[in-house]
Amino acid sequence: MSSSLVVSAPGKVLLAGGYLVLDPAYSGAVVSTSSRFYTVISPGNTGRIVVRSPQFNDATWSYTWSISQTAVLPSILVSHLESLVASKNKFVHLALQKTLSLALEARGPTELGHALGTGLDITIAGDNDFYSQQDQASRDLPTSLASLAKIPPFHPTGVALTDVAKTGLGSSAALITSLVTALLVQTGLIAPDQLASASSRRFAHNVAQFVHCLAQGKVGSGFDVSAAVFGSQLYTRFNPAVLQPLMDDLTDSQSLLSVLAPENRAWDLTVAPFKLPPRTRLLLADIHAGSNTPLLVSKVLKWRSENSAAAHSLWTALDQCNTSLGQTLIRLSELYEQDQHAYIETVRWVSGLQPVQWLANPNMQQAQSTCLEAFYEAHLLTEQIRSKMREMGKLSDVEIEPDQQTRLLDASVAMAGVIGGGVPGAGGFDAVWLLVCEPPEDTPGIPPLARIERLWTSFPGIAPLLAQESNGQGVALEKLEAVPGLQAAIAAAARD
Ligand SMILES: Nc1ncnc2c1ncn2[C@@H]1O[C@H](COP(=O)(O)OP(=O)(O)OP(=O)(O)O)[C@@H](O)[C@H]1O
Ligand SMILES: C[C@@](O)(CCOP(=O)(O)O)CC(=O)O
Repeated sequence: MSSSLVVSAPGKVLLAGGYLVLDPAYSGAVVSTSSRFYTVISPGNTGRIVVRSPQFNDATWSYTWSISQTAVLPSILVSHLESLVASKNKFVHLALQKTLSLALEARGPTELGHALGTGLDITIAGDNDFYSQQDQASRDLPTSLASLAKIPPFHPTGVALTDVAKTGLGSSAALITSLVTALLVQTGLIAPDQLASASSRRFAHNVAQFVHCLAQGKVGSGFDVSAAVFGSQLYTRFNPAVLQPLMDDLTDSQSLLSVLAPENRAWDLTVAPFKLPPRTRLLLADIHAGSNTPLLVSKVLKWRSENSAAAHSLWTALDQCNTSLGQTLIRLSELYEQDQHAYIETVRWVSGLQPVQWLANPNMQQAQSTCLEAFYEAHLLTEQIRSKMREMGKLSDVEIEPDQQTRLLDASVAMAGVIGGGVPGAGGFDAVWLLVCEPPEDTPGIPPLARIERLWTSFPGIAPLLAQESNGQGVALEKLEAVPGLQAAIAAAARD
């Protein structure tokens, strides 16, 4: 058994609700992914906090800390030790500074001193899917799910963090959530066996959300941190006023605990249950590019403020489709619970036909046709959402669904067994999503997943990602030995 503490947090795909989720009047349907970020904390002996990110070149950051007791309240200063190679990492530095300040406030200098001991060695590792693997995969393997699975876990990208091609799964939110939560456990603010409790999760959420907003320099919608903490959900944002005093506090004079404590009801986000229906699979297509989300958001919001009437009616219509899609997907899970046989037979039927043919079976029994209608409804809604997102892109002069993605999605959603798809979140050049039926193995014909993989080989620069919906419920404590490749990644980091 190792003495390392390991905390993981998932990435996200915002299926519906991009842009609208910035406004608390609307909500978004977000799926958390099986691709996760892992933070591993081990005791160190250098008197420093050393953070390593072994997938990147020159990615070791060293910090010292000093606790001052001269002021009315004790304070801690975490300082980055300049190095010739590594640039600063604002996200990591703020996670350390703010979480340790909170621990000092809540537990006092003696307890914090024990938790930091003679230093900490921290390793950060993200699943390969957070970064485009096309350069790796194309070396000697075709870009297929099987070839991706052969790339070792936490594979070095061969580049610096600033130069990597991201896929849009929310690396910074997953990283901050796993790092902040690991530090909360290390400092005794969350008991390891309590991490699954509602109160601990709210605490982890509030701290991670604060650090992420501070690192980004603004209070965003926060759906990505919420998904990293709570898992798949229907998300309605919190009022940014809760964080404003801390965001504006340049002298660190505010109490962190009073704002970030789980009891603070000013955190008014809504996290409603949501998951993908049984026997369906989320499939992502890496475009090998990545979006500049802040630029897309600023242009869309400018259009919204200058065209408020048109924007209001488009957003109202989009919201109706987004909400209905969330409800229809939830209803499919309910239909499965009510009659598994009818549901699975419907999945078999749908898997062999293009969506336009799904309803063409007059002899279907009632339970099956109810399932079928729900699948078809989900298909129509995803297409309506795409069309409205394209319209918003045209009106605001933003490439929300660029032509290249339109061609890929049109071809993909016309295939047998594909329920629907779209550009996630802000759209642009992040990995696009599809929802594909997974019939039982004895179903005749080519499974929808294999069909899509074959289709995508005719689209240059497009490759699948391994990510599926996460089985776990958001942020989680892990056993080092149980995460394939993680021990090797730490050993590699220590050798550098
Ligand atoms: N593996 C990592 N190790 C250390 N720091 C990381 C790592 N991944 C991300 N970061 C931090 O997060 C910052 C990237 O944040 P940014 O907001 O650009 O990503 P993002 O928008 O969440 O990415 P994505 O495209 O995955 O959604 C980096 O500058 C770095 O500070
Ligand atoms: C456009 C926006 O609503 C979604 C951005 O989502 P993504 O990071 O592109 O998945 C912005 C936000 O919610 O922070």
